[in-house]
Amino acid sequence: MKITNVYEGVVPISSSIRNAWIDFSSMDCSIVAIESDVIRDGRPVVGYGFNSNGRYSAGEILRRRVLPRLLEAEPGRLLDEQGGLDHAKAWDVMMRNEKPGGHGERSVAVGVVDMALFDLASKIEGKPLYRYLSERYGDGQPDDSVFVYAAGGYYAPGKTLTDLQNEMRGFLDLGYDVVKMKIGGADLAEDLRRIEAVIDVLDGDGSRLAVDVNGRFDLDTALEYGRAIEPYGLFWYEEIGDPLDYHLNATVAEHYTGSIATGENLFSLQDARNLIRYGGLRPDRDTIQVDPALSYGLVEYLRIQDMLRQHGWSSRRCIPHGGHQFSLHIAAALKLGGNESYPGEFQPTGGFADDAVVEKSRVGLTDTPGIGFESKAAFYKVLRALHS
Ligand SMILES: O=C([O-])CC(=O)C(=O)O
Ligand SMILES: [Mg+2]
Repeated sequence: MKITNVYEGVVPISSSIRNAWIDFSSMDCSIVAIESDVIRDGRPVVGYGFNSNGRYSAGEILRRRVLPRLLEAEPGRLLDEQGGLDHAKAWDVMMRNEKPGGHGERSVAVGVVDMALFDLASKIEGKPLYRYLSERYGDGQPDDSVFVYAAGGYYAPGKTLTDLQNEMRGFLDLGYDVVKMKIGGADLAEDLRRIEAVIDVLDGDGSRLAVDVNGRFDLDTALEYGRAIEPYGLFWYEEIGDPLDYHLNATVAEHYTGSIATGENLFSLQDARNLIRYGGLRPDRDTIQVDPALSYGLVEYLRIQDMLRQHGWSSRRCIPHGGHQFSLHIAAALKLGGNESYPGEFQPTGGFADDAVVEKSRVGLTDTPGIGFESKAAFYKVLRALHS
Protein backbone atom coordinates (compact mmCIF):
# COMPACT_ATOMS: atom_id res chain seq x y z
CA MET A 1 0.00 0.00 0.00
CA LYS A 2 1.40 3.34 -0.99
CA ILE A 3 -0.02 6.86 -0.89
CA THR A 4 0.06 8.16 -4.45
CA ASN A 5 -1.59 11.57 -4.08
CA VAL A 6 -3.14 13.90 -1.55
CA TYR A 7 -5.70 16.60 -2.32
CA GLU A 8 -6.71 19.35 0.06
CA GLY A 9 -9.50 21.91 -0.04
CA VAL A 10 -11.96 24.01 1.90
CA VAL A 11 -15.73 23.77 2.16
CA PRO A 12 -17.95 26.54 3.60
CA ILE A 13 -20.29 25.44 6.41
CA SER A 14 -21.47 28.96 7.19
CA SER A 15 -24.90 30.04 8.41
CA SER A 16 -26.62 32.84 10.34
CA ILE A 17 -26.66 30.99 13.69
CA ARG A 18 -24.78 32.15 16.78
CA ASN A 19 -23.80 30.62 20.10
CA ALA A 20 -22.75 32.56 23.21
CA TRP A 21 -19.28 33.11 21.79
CA ILE A 22 -19.19 33.11 17.97
CA ASP A 23 -21.43 33.41 14.96
CA PHE A 24 -20.99 31.03 12.06
CA SER A 25 -21.12 33.60 9.25
CA SER A 26 -17.70 32.59 7.94
CA MET A 27 -17.28 29.06 9.31
CA ASP A 28 -15.55 26.67 6.94
CA CYS A 29 -13.62 23.44 7.21
CA SER A 30 -10.72 21.62 5.60
CA ILE A 31 -11.27 18.50 3.54
CA VAL A 32 -8.66 16.07 2.24
CA ALA A 33 -8.62 13.11 -0.11
CA ILE A 34 -5.75 10.60 0.16
CA GLU A 35 -5.32 8.38 -2.86
CA SER A 36 -3.60 5.00 -2.66
CA ASP A 37 -2.14 2.60 -5.19
CA VAL A 38 -4.70 -0.04 -4.18
CA ILE A 39 -7.18 -0.55 -7.01
CA ARG A 40 -10.80 -1.64 -6.45
CA ASP A 41 -13.36 -1.83 -9.25
CA GLY A 42 -10.78 -0.29 -11.57
CA ARG A 43 -10.26 2.80 -9.40
CA PRO A 44 -7.72 3.74 -6.73
CA VAL A 45 -9.05 3.48 -3.17
CA VAL A 46 -9.35 6.99 -1.69
CA GLY A 47 -9.78 8.00 1.98
CA TYR A 48 -11.53 11.23 2.95
CA GLY A 49 -11.35 13.45 6.01
CA PHE A 50 -12.73 16.77 7.26
CA ASN A 51 -12.34 18.81 10.39
CA SER A 52 -15.72 18.62 12.13
CA ASN A 53 -17.11 22.10 12.95
CA GLY A 54 -16.31 25.03 15.19
CA ARG A 55 -12.69 25.48 14.07
CA TYR A 56 -11.78 27.01 10.75
CA SER A 57 -9.99 25.29 7.87
CA ALA A 58 -6.31 24.61 8.46
CA GLY A 59 -5.09 24.63 4.85
CA GLU A 60 -1.82 26.45 5.45
CA ILE A 61 -0.67 23.91 8.03
CA LEU A 62 -1.85 21.04 5.85
CA ARG A 63 -0.13 22.36 2.72
CA ARG A 64 3.13 23.50 4.27
CA ARG A 65 3.75 20.93 7.00
CA VAL A 66 1.49 17.94 7.46
CA LEU A 67 0.85 16.74 3.90
CA PRO A 68 4.42 17.19 2.56
CA ARG A 69 5.77 15.13 5.48
CA LEU A 70 3.32 12.36 4.67
CA LEU A 71 4.12 12.42 0.94
CA GLU A 72 7.88 12.59 1.45
CA ALA A 73 8.00 9.71 3.92
CA GLU A 74 9.47 6.45 2.69
CA PRO A 75 6.34 4.29 2.14
CA GLY A 76 7.65 1.69 4.61
CA ARG A 77 7.61 4.28 7.42
CA LEU A 78 3.82 4.37 7.33
CA LEU A 79 3.23 0.62 7.36
CA ASP A 80 2.90 -2.12 9.94
CA GLU A 81 4.55 -5.53 9.64
CA GLN A 82 1.69 -6.89 7.54
CA GLY A 83 2.01 -4.04 5.05
CA GLY A 84 -1.15 -2.23 6.22
CA LEU A 85 -1.26 1.40 7.33
CA ASP A 86 0.19 1.92 10.81
CA HIS A 87 -1.79 4.92 12.07
CA ALA A 88 0.51 5.70 15.00
CA LYS A 89 3.55 5.72 12.70
CA ALA A 90 1.75 8.01 10.23
CA TRP A 91 0.96 10.29 13.18
CA ASP A 92 4.65 10.47 14.13
CA VAL A 93 5.54 11.34 10.54
CA MET A 94 2.97 14.17 10.46
CA MET A 95 4.21 15.53 13.81
CA ARG A 96 7.94 15.52 13.02
CA ASN A 97 9.67 18.71 14.21
CA GLU A 98 6.59 19.94 16.10
CA LYS A 99 7.07 21.09 19.70
CA PRO A 100 4.66 20.00 22.44
CA GLY A 101 1.93 22.31 23.78
CA GLY A 102 -0.01 25.15 22.09
CA HIS A 103 -2.16 22.79 20.10
CA GLY A 104 -4.50 25.19 18.26
CA GLU A 105 -5.09 24.55 14.58
CA ARG A 106 -2.24 22.05 14.23
CA SER A 107 -4.36 19.42 15.96
CA VAL A 108 -7.14 20.17 13.46
CA ALA A 109 -4.82 19.65 10.48
CA VAL A 110 -3.51 16.34 11.80
CA GLY A 111 -7.06 15.28 12.73
CA VAL A 112 -8.30 15.71 9.14
CA VAL A 113 -5.53 13.55 7.73
CA ASP A 114 -5.82 10.95 10.48
CA MET A 115 -9.54 10.62 9.63
CA ALA A 116 -8.75 10.16 5.94
CA LEU A 117 -6.12 7.50 6.71
CA PHE A 118 -8.65 5.56 8.80
CA ASP A 119 -11.23 5.87 6.02
CA LEU A 120 -8.62 4.62 3.54
CA ALA A 121 -7.37 1.70 5.64
CA SER A 122 -10.85 0.38 6.44
CA LYS A 123 -11.89 0.68 2.78
CA ILE A 124 -8.81 -1.28 1.73
CA GLU A 125 -9.95 -4.02 4.12
CA GLY A 126 -13.50 -3.69 2.73
CA LYS A 127 -14.97 -3.08 6.18
CA PRO A 128 -17.03 -0.34 7.76
CA LEU A 129 -14.74 1.68 10.02
CA TYR A 130 -16.44 0.61 13.25
CA ARG A 131 -15.62 -3.04 12.56
CA TYR A 132 -12.04 -2.23 11.56
CA LEU A 133 -11.63 -0.25 14.81
CA SER A 134 -13.36 -2.78 17.02
CA GLU A 135 -11.04 -5.53 15.80
CA ARG A 136 -7.94 -3.43 16.40
CA TYR A 137 -8.71 -1.33 19.44
CA GLY A 138 -11.91 -2.74 20.93
CA ASP A 139 -13.15 -6.17 21.93
CA GLY A 140 -14.27 -7.24 18.44
CA GLN A 141 -17.93 -6.83 19.39
CA PRO A 142 -18.92 -3.27 18.54
CA ASP A 143 -22.22 -1.76 19.63
CA ASP A 144 -24.73 -2.08 16.79
CA SER A 145 -26.34 1.26 17.54
CA VAL A 146 -25.22 4.47 19.23
CA PHE A 147 -27.05 6.95 21.47
CA VAL A 148 -27.36 10.31 19.73
CA TYR A 149 -28.83 13.59 20.86
CA ALA A 150 -29.93 16.41 18.58
CA ALA A 151 -27.92 19.60 18.95
CA GLY A 152 -29.30 22.94 17.84
CA GLY A 153 -31.23 25.62 19.69
CA TYR A 154 -28.89 28.36 18.46
CA TYR A 155 -29.59 32.04 18.65
CA ALA A 156 -30.48 33.46 15.23
CA PRO A 157 -31.77 36.81 13.96
CA GLY A 158 -35.53 37.07 14.51
CA LYS A 159 -35.78 33.62 16.09
CA THR A 160 -38.77 33.50 18.46
CA LEU A 161 -39.60 31.13 21.31
CA THR A 162 -42.10 29.47 19.00
CA ASP A 163 -39.38 28.98 16.36
CA LEU A 164 -37.18 27.41 19.02
CA GLN A 165 -39.99 25.09 20.11
CA ASN A 166 -40.73 24.11 16.51
CA GLU A 167 -37.07 23.33 15.92
CA MET A 168 -37.08 21.04 18.96
CA ARG A 169 -40.36 19.39 17.92
CA GLY A 170 -38.68 18.68 14.58
CA PHE A 171 -35.87 16.84 16.40
CA LEU A 172 -38.38 14.75 18.35
CA ASP A 173 -40.19 13.92 15.09
CA LEU A 174 -36.90 12.69 13.65
CA GLY A 175 -36.57 10.16 16.51
CA TYR A 176 -34.44 12.01 19.08
CA ASP A 177 -35.42 11.88 22.76
CA VAL A 178 -32.68 14.22 23.99
CA VAL A 179 -32.01 17.70 22.56
CA LYS A 180 -29.49 20.48 23.17
CA MET A 181 -29.80 24.24 23.07
CA LYS A 182 -27.49 27.21 23.49
CA ILE A 183 -27.55 29.48 26.52
CA GLY A 184 -25.34 32.33 27.69
CA GLY A 185 -25.97 34.48 24.62
CA ALA A 186 -28.85 36.33 26.32
CA ASP A 187 -29.47 37.41 29.92
CA LEU A 188 -30.48 34.89 32.57
CA ALA A 189 -34.18 35.82 32.53
CA GLU A 190 -34.45 35.37 28.76
CA ASP A 191 -32.44 32.14 28.81
CA LEU A 192 -34.73 30.74 31.51
CA ARG A 193 -37.74 31.56 29.31
CA ARG A 194 -36.05 29.78 26.40
CA ILE A 195 -35.20 26.76 28.58
CA GLU A 196 -38.75 26.52 29.94
CA ALA A 197 -40.20 26.81 26.44
CA VAL A 198 -38.12 23.82 25.33
CA ILE A 199 -38.91 21.81 28.47
CA ASP A 200 -42.60 22.31 27.62
CA VAL A 201 -41.99 20.59 24.29
CA LEU A 202 -40.30 17.74 26.19
CA ASP A 203 -43.47 17.09 28.21
CA GLY A 204 -41.98 18.90 31.18
CA ASP A 205 -38.98 16.56 31.41
CA GLY A 206 -35.80 18.64 31.89
CA SER A 207 -33.64 15.52 31.96
CA ARG A 208 -34.03 15.38 28.15
CA LEU A 209 -32.49 18.83 27.63
CA ALA A 210 -28.79 19.73 27.58
CA VAL A 211 -27.67 23.37 27.63
CA ASP A 212 -24.41 24.66 26.15
CA VAL A 213 -22.64 27.88 27.20
CA ASN A 214 -19.74 27.60 24.72
CA GLY A 215 -17.28 28.75 27.36
CA ARG A 216 -18.85 32.16 27.92
CA PHE A 217 -19.29 32.45 31.71
CA ASP A 218 -16.99 33.79 34.39
CA LEU A 219 -17.21 32.03 37.73
CA ASP A 220 -19.91 34.23 39.26
CA THR A 221 -22.19 33.95 36.23
CA ALA A 222 -21.54 30.19 36.03
CA LEU A 223 -22.62 29.76 39.64
CA GLU A 224 -25.62 32.06 39.24
CA TYR A 225 -26.88 30.14 36.18
CA GLY A 226 -26.07 26.87 37.98
CA ARG A 227 -28.32 27.79 40.90
CA ALA A 228 -31.09 28.87 38.53
CA ILE A 229 -31.08 25.76 36.32
CA GLU A 230 -30.34 23.08 38.92
CA PRO A 231 -34.06 22.48 39.71
CA TYR A 232 -34.72 21.50 36.06
CA GLY A 233 -32.53 18.37 36.44
CA LEU A 234 -31.03 18.93 32.96
CA PHE A 235 -29.24 16.29 30.87
CA TRP A 236 -26.08 18.38 31.25
CA TYR A 237 -24.65 21.89 31.66
CA GLU A 238 -21.96 22.20 28.95
CA GLU A 239 -18.67 24.06 28.53
CA ILE A 240 -19.54 26.52 31.24
CA GLY A 241 -16.38 28.63 31.31
CA ASP A 242 -13.17 28.93 29.34
CA PRO A 243 -12.25 25.38 28.28
CA LEU A 244 -8.79 25.69 29.84
CA ASP A 245 -10.01 27.17 33.14
CA TYR A 246 -9.98 23.93 35.12
CA HIS A 247 -10.34 25.74 38.43
CA LEU A 248 -13.60 27.36 37.32
CA ASN A 249 -14.90 23.98 36.19
CA ALA A 250 -13.92 22.37 39.49
CA THR A 251 -15.58 25.11 41.50
CA VAL A 252 -18.83 24.81 39.53
CA ALA A 253 -18.71 21.01 39.98
CA GLU A 254 -18.49 21.52 43.75
CA HIS A 255 -21.71 23.53 43.77
CA TYR A 256 -23.78 22.23 40.83
CA THR A 257 -25.05 18.75 41.61
CA GLY A 258 -26.33 18.01 38.08
CA SER A 259 -24.24 16.67 35.19
CA ILE A 260 -21.54 18.72 33.50
CA ALA A 261 -20.09 18.13 30.02
CA THR A 262 -16.98 19.67 28.51
CA GLY A 263 -13.90 18.99 26.38
CA GLU A 264 -14.81 19.94 22.80
CA ASN A 265 -12.07 22.59 22.83
CA LEU A 266 -9.41 20.40 24.42
CA PHE A 267 -7.22 19.18 21.61
CA SER A 268 -4.58 16.93 23.13
CA LEU A 269 -3.92 14.14 25.59
CA GLN A 270 -2.19 16.63 27.86
CA ASP A 271 -5.14 19.05 27.92
CA ALA A 272 -7.60 16.21 28.54
CA ARG A 273 -5.40 14.86 31.33
CA ASN A 274 -5.32 18.29 32.95
CA LEU A 275 -9.11 18.38 32.80
CA ILE A 276 -9.28 15.04 34.61
CA ARG A 277 -6.60 16.04 37.12
CA TYR A 278 -7.78 19.55 37.90
CA GLY A 279 -11.27 20.05 36.44
CA GLY A 280 -13.20 18.43 39.28
CA LEU A 281 -15.27 16.27 36.93
CA ARG A 282 -17.17 13.39 38.54
CA PRO A 283 -16.86 9.98 36.84
CA ASP A 284 -20.35 8.96 37.98
CA ARG A 285 -22.22 11.75 36.15
CA ASP A 286 -20.09 14.00 33.94
CA THR A 287 -19.27 13.71 30.24
CA ILE A 288 -16.08 14.25 28.23
CA GLN A 289 -16.71 15.69 24.76
CA VAL A 290 -13.26 15.66 23.13
CA ASP A 291 -13.81 15.54 19.34
CA PRO A 292 -11.28 13.22 17.63
CA ALA A 293 -11.48 15.22 14.39
CA LEU A 294 -10.34 18.44 16.10
CA SER A 295 -7.80 16.91 18.42
CA TYR A 296 -5.09 15.12 16.43
CA GLY A 297 -7.38 12.33 15.27
CA LEU A 298 -8.13 8.90 16.57
CA VAL A 299 -4.49 8.06 17.33
CA GLU A 300 -4.52 10.76 20.03
CA TYR A 301 -8.08 9.88 21.05
CA LEU A 302 -6.97 6.31 21.81
CA ARG A 303 -4.28 7.75 24.10
CA ILE A 304 -6.97 9.83 25.80
CA GLN A 305 -9.09 6.71 26.28
CA ASP A 306 -6.10 4.98 27.92
CA MET A 307 -5.57 7.95 30.21
CA LEU A 308 -9.25 7.97 31.18
CA ARG A 309 -9.12 4.26 31.99
CA GLN A 310 -6.08 4.81 34.20
CA HIS A 311 -8.05 7.45 36.08
CA GLY A 312 -10.99 5.12 36.57
CA TRP A 313 -13.25 6.62 33.91
CA SER A 314 -15.53 4.46 31.75
CA SER A 315 -15.52 5.00 27.98
CA ARG A 316 -19.31 5.33 28.35
CA ARG A 317 -18.73 8.77 29.91
CA CYS A 318 -17.45 10.04 26.53
CA ILE A 319 -19.83 11.59 24.00
CA PRO A 320 -17.78 13.40 21.34
CA HIS A 321 -18.63 16.82 19.96
CA GLY A 322 -19.22 17.38 16.28
CA GLY A 323 -22.08 15.17 15.11
CA HIS A 324 -20.05 13.49 12.39
CA GLN A 325 -19.78 10.01 10.97
CA PHE A 326 -16.19 9.46 12.11
CA SER A 327 -17.13 9.71 15.79
CA LEU A 328 -20.19 7.56 15.20
CA HIS A 329 -17.95 4.65 14.18
CA ILE A 330 -15.57 5.38 17.06
CA ALA A 331 -18.47 5.43 19.53
CA ALA A 332 -19.70 2.00 18.37
CA ALA A 333 -16.22 0.43 18.30
CA LEU A 334 -14.85 1.83 21.57
CA LYS A 335 -18.19 1.63 23.37
CA LEU A 336 -18.55 5.29 24.12
CA GLY A 337 -21.67 6.76 25.70
CA GLY A 338 -22.89 8.15 22.38
CA ASN A 339 -22.32 10.87 19.83
CA GLU A 340 -23.60 14.34 19.12
CA SER A 341 -25.88 14.82 16.10
CA TYR A 342 -26.63 17.89 14.01
CA PRO A 343 -29.81 17.16 12.07
CA GLY A 344 -30.10 20.77 10.88
CA GLU A 345 -26.74 22.53 10.88
CA PHE A 346 -23.30 22.50 9.28
CA GLN A 347 -24.24 21.19 5.88
CA PRO A 348 -22.91 19.57 3.79
CA THR A 349 -20.50 17.99 6.28
CA GLY A 350 -22.77 17.51 9.32
CA GLY A 351 -24.87 14.45 10.02
CA PHE A 352 -24.84 10.78 9.16
CA ALA A 353 -25.71 8.69 6.09
CA ASP A 354 -28.68 9.98 4.09
CA ASP A 355 -30.69 6.89 4.93
CA ALA A 356 -29.71 6.76 8.63
CA VAL A 357 -32.76 6.37 10.84
CA VAL A 358 -32.85 7.56 14.44
CA GLU A 359 -35.16 5.65 16.74
CA LYS A 360 -35.49 6.34 20.43
CA SER A 361 -32.37 8.50 20.17
CA ARG A 362 -30.24 5.67 18.78
CA VAL A 363 -28.80 5.34 15.29
CA GLY A 364 -27.57 2.13 13.67
CA LEU A 365 -24.40 1.70 11.63
CA THR A 366 -24.25 0.59 8.03
CA ASP A 367 -22.01 -1.86 6.21
CA THR A 368 -20.62 0.70 3.77
CA PRO A 369 -16.83 0.27 3.78
CA GLY A 370 -14.88 3.04 5.50
CA ILE A 371 -16.57 5.97 7.19
CA GLY A 372 -19.41 5.97 4.65
CA PHE A 373 -19.13 9.45 3.12
CA GLU A 374 -20.30 7.79 -0.09
CA SER A 375 -23.75 7.41 1.53
CA LYS A 376 -24.05 11.13 2.17
CA ALA A 377 -24.67 12.37 -1.36
CA ALA A 378 -24.27 16.15 -1.03
CA PHE A 379 -21.03 15.85 0.93
CA TYR A 380 -19.64 13.05 -1.25
CA LYS A 381 -20.11 15.27 -4.30
CA VAL A 382 -17.86 17.90 -2.68
CA LEU A 383 -15.27 15.31 -1.63
CA ARG A 384 -15.26 13.62 -5.03
CA ALA A 385 -14.70 17.00 -6.74
CA LEU A 386 -11.41 17.34 -4.85
CA HIS A 387 -9.74 14.72 -7.01
CA SER A 388 -11.76 14.46 -10.20
O1 LIG B 1 -21.73 25.92 18.70
C1 LIG B 1 -20.73 25.20 18.54
O2 LIG B 1 -19.59 25.65 18.34
C2 LIG B 1 -20.88 23.72 18.60
C3 LIG B 1 -20.93 23.21 19.98
O3 LIG B 1 -20.61 23.85 20.95
C4 LIG B 1 -21.41 21.84 20.20
O4 LIG B 1 -21.70 21.16 19.23
O5 LIG B 1 -21.49 21.44 21.36
MG1 LIG C 1 -20.62 22.62 22.77
